[in-house]
Parts: sequence; structure tokens; C-alpha cells
Amino acid sequence: MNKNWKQTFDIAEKPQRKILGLMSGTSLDGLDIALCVLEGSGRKTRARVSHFKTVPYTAEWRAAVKAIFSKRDADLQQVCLLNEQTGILHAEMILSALKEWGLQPEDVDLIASHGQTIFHAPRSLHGMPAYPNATLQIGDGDHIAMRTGIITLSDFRQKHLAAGGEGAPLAVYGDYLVFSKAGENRIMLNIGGIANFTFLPADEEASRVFSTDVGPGNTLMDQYMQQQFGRHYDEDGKVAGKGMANEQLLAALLDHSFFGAGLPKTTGPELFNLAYLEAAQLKTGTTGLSPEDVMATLSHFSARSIADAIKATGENELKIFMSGGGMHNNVLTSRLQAELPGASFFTTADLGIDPDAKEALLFAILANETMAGEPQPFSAGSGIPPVCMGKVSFPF
Ligand SMILES: Nc1ncnc2c1ncn2[C@@H]1O[C@H](COP(=O)(O)OP(=O)(O)OP(=O)(O)O)[C@@H](O)[C@H]1O
Ligand SMILES: CC(=O)N[C@H]1[C@@H]2OC[C@@H](O2)[C@@H](O)[C@@H]1O[C@H](C)C(=O)O
Repeated sequence: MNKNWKQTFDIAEKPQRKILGLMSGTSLDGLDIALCVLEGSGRKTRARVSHFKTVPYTAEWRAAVKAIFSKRDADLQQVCLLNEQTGILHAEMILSALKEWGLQPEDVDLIASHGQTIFHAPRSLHGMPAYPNATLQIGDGDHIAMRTGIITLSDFRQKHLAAGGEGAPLAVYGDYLVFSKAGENRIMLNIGGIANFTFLPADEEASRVFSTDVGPGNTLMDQYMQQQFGRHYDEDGKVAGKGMANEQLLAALLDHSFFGAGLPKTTGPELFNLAYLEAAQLKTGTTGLSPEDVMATLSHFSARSIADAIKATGENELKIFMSGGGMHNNVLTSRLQAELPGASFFTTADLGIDPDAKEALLFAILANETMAGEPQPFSAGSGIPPVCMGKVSFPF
């Protein structure tokens, strides 16, 4: 047997695996690296994050990715170059994180790499019935495996598409295995560039579980902050906090077929971008609003769209566990709490998982399932195909 397969087989049989989960999200802020310790698989999975850091991207890399990110007329050569360069960059970031933690590549069993989404095109967004749901992540896993010497699983979303899904959200697979609790209706709410949540019913019935994107988390606020203030994001919601939400603009922002469509659904900055905001401002004659008022309106927009989707679960007694960068924005979270007076709010830290590490942990869980688990029995119409995901890259 080839040595790579033997090693893979041995890792699959281990009672405990150390998996380095990597997530680079739509905010393009940095690479989240979480060293996760996983025991068991399926509903018997026990997961903890032993080391975590976000390695910030350089302004140059961010600018290069932004030039192609969610753009229909992107330069194909740049896409091709960045696919390789991002893989190399992620490998280097991993090696320096391991060094900082006093660890060697041999201390890690596997890498689980999400890569960088550069375009997300479910049918609901591209609108062409002859084409399938599609999504594209760059940062090739072979570079990561060869440079680190660690077996790498990557490109998780393609299997989900192949099985009829939209390629996202994948959070449901990890949330159900690790955070479901009998007797509690839980919402696992991640407020990243795009906001999404998983509903975990109190009866833990897999057929009732679902996961969905709900609209912009931070992406519109971030894009507007970058355009108006040259800052990556509105730290602690300070700018939005100084403004007043405009009801006409808010109503126009909420007036899109995406919000009326049934759950589950996915989206991205391909829809929620500055052109979307400008169209709503033109429609309502609000182009003269102060940047602070626009930010306050965008903050309400994110809160309202998240709250409306959560209300659509029809459950009253909900425990909401937040994660993602948006949970640090007090203006946004206060608004959300005002929109959902019946719910109680927590973060995944209350469940022992650093909220900033949660998505990186998800990919470690997905890799763990591919190595040692079996597909879960989600219901046929839930948009959650019963699949194991990820492609394998060997170090030699
Ligand atoms: N202190 C803070 N105050 C306000 N906003 C913050 C703060 N810290 C982080 N954020 C927001 O969180 C964003 C990053 O969130 P996160 O890393 O969860 O997104 P992501 O993983 O890139 O997105 P996605 O989950 O959609 O792929 C920042 O761009 C910013 O908008
Ligand atoms: C295509 C893509 O990268 N989607 C991301 C994005 O960021 C948040 C939201 O949109 C979610 O659908 C997904 O990521 C998480 C990790 C998921 O698949 O669950």
C-alpha cells in the first residue's frame, strides 16, 4: 500500500485526532487557524479547540483578492495566480502559527482547509435554470499539503453541490453534532460577512434541523465603511451608534425577493454590495443621508433580516448562541436583542468554544466525519444532503 494511504488509514482509526481547521471568510480580514482535538465521530463527537489565532492578511493580498472577489468580470489570470498564491500563503501562515505554539507539523494529524470563496452562485442568484448551483473557493490544498508535510482535506463545498445542495451553509453538520442539546431550542447564529444560523430543535430530531443564510451580517457595513471612511469595519458600532436609522431606506433594503424566499437559502456579497445600497437610496431619495445615518440603517437592516428569519422558525423559547465578528458590534447585537425580546442570548464561549474559532472548528469537524464518520440522517427536503466532504491532498 502507498505510504500516504496507510497513514490516512491510521489517522482514521485513531481514537483522537488533532485537526487544524482553517477558515478564510467573506470579510477578507484574515485566516482563522484552529488546532482542534476531536474524539469519536457523529453524534458521539467531542471537540475542543486547543490553539487558535487569526492571522491578518496584508493590505496587498486583500486588494488583490478584492479585485476579483464576487466580480463577474474578474481577470481570469488573476484568479489562476491567486489560487496558487493563496495556497502557498496559507501554508506559510500555518507553519508560523505552529512555530509560535511550539508545535511541529508531526503534532498535527490533518489539515481541513476551507480556502477563500471568490464567487458564490446558487441558482437563486445567477437565475439561469440551465446551470446548476455553483460556488468557487481558491487556495489549492496541494500547496498546503506539500509545504506543511501534513495530509490536507480541502474544497469541501463541491460535494454538497454535487449532492444537490447550494454548497452552503455547511455549519449545520458541525452544529448538529457538537451543539445540539435535548430540551433546548437552540439557534447557532454566526454573524460574519454574511449572517447564517442553524436551528437545533429541543427534540434533537435530525429531520427538523436546518441551516440557512439570512442576509448581510457585516458585509454591507464593511463595504460602506471602506468606501466612506477608509476603515475596514465600524469598530464596536461607533459610527452607526452616532446615526439614526432611516425607515424608508430600511424598507427598500428589505424589499428583495431573497427575503421572501423559503428557508434554507444562501447568498453572498454578489447580491449584498454597494450597488444594492445605492439602488435602495435612489429609490427612496435618500442619497443625501449622512454616512452615520446610512450606517445606522445598515445595522438595523442586518438585525431585522436576522430577526425575521429566526422568527420564521415559529419557536418562541429560543436560546441564541452567537459567533463571528459581528457579535463584537454592540450596536448590532443590541438591536438584534430588541428585535427578539423573547429569546435569550449567549455566545459559543458559553459552550466552551471561542466564537471567533467556531467556523475553523467546523471544517475540522467536517474532516473528522470524512475520516471516521457516516452521513447523518437529515431530511430530504432540508437542503442538507447526507454526505462526507473534502478532497484529499498528500504531502508527497
Ligand atoms: N470589535 C468589532 N466591532 C465591530 N465589528 C467587528 C468587530 N470585530 C469584528 N467585527 C466585524 O466582523 C467582521 C469579521 O467577521 P468574521 O471573521 O466572522 O467574518 P468572515 O468569517 O470573514 O465572514 P463569513 O462568515 O461570512 O465568511 C469584520 O469585518 C467586522 O465587520
Ligand atoms: C460560499 C461561502 O463561502 N459561504 C459562507 C459565507 O460566510 C457565511 C455564510 O456565507 C455561509 O453560508 C458560508 O460559510 C459558513 C462557514 C458555512 O458554510 O456554514
